[in-house]
Amino acid sequence: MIELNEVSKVYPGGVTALNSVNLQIPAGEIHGIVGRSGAGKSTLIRCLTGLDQVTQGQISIDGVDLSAARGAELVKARRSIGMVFQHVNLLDSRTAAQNIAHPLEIARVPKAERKRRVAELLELVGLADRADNYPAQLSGGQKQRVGIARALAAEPGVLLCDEPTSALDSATTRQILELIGQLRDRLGITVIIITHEMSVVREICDSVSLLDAGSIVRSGQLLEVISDRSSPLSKELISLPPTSALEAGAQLIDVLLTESDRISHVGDLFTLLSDNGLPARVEAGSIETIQGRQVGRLHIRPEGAAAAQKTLEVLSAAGLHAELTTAAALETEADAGAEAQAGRKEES
Ligand SMILES: Nc1ncnc2c1ncn2[C@@H]1O[C@H](COP(=O)(O)OP(=O)(O)OP(=O)(O)O)[C@@H](O)[C@H]1O
Repeated sequence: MIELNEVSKVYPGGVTALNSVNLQIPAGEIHGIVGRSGAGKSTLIRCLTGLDQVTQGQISIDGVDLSAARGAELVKARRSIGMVFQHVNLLDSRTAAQNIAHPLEIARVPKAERKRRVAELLELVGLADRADNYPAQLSGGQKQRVGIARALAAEPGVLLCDEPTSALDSATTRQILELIGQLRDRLGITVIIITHEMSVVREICDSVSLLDAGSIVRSGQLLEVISDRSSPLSKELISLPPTSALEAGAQLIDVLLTESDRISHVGDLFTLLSDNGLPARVEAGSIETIQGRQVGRLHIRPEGAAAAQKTLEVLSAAGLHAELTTAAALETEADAGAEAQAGRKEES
C-alpha cells in the first residue's frame, strides 16, 4: 500500500508544488496520475522516490515512512521503487543483459546470482533472445522492455512509470502496457503511471487521480470517475461523440454508458429501449471498452416529448445517467472539450 498523507512541497522560492495531497493506492493496483504541465507530477515523483523531501506530511510505502527515513533505511526504501522513464537512457556500451545487470552490480549482488536474475528478467519482459544486443540494435519498444527489466532488478514492490509510452507508436504502446499489466499480475507489484495520455489510463489503470495546481481534485476507481459526469476527468477519459448536423434546437438525450448493472454493452441498451417500445435513433456515439465493459456516450434522438420523457425514465431506472439536451448545447460542449484537449497536447 502506498499512502500519501497531507503531503505538501513548497520549493525554496515559495512555489507550492504539492498542496495537502492525500492518496491511497492499494497493493497490486495500477494507478494513473494525470495533470497539466506544472500540476506537480514531477515533484510528486521526486518525493515518492525520496529524491526530494516533502515540506509537510508523510509518504509511506508498505508501512515505511519515506519522509522520515534516513541513511540506510532511505536507500532500502528507494530500492523498493523501480523507475521507468519515457526516455530509457540505456548505457550504449552495454548489452541488454549488462544494462539490466547494472543496478545489481551497484547493489553488489554476487555474479552467479546476478546472472540468474538477469536471465529471469529478460525472460519476464520477453527479450530472452536479445540478451547480447546493444541498445542501437533494439527497437524503441525493446529498449523500454530493457528499461522495465532494469527497474525490476532489485525486486521492488512498486513500479513508478513516468510517461512510459509517450515516445512509442500506438502498437508498441499497447504491447508495453500489456507487459506492465502482466507484470502486475505475475509479480503482484503496485504500479503508478504518470501520463498525459488518457488512452493509457483507459487501457490499463484500475484507478486514477487528477492533479491540478498541486492538489488532487479527483481520485477514484476508473469506472467510478468516468461515471461522475460533472468531473472534467470523466469528459477527458470518454471522448465526446462527434456533433451531428442537426438544427440547433433539436432535442437529444445524452446518455452516459457506465456503471449500470444491467447495461454492460451498447446492445443491451438498444434491447432495453426496444422492450419498452422506444425505438432508439442514435445520432452520434463514442464507445470504448474499459475493464471488459463498454462505456461511452450516446446521443439519442427521441421521437417527440412523450418518448423523450419515457426514454429518460427507462434509462434512469436502468442506472444510466441520461439528460435531455439540445444539439446546440452538445456542440458548445464539444468545442470546449476540443480546446482543452488541444491545450493539453501543446503542453505535453
Ligand atoms: N526546483 C524547483 N524550484 C522551484 N520551483 C519548482 C521547482 N521544480 C518545480 N517547480 C515548480 O513547481 C510546480 C510544479 O512543477 P512540476 O515540475 O512538478 O510539474 P509537472 O506537472 O511535472 O509539469 P510537467 O508536466 O511540465 O513536467 C511548477 O510551478 C514549477 O514551476
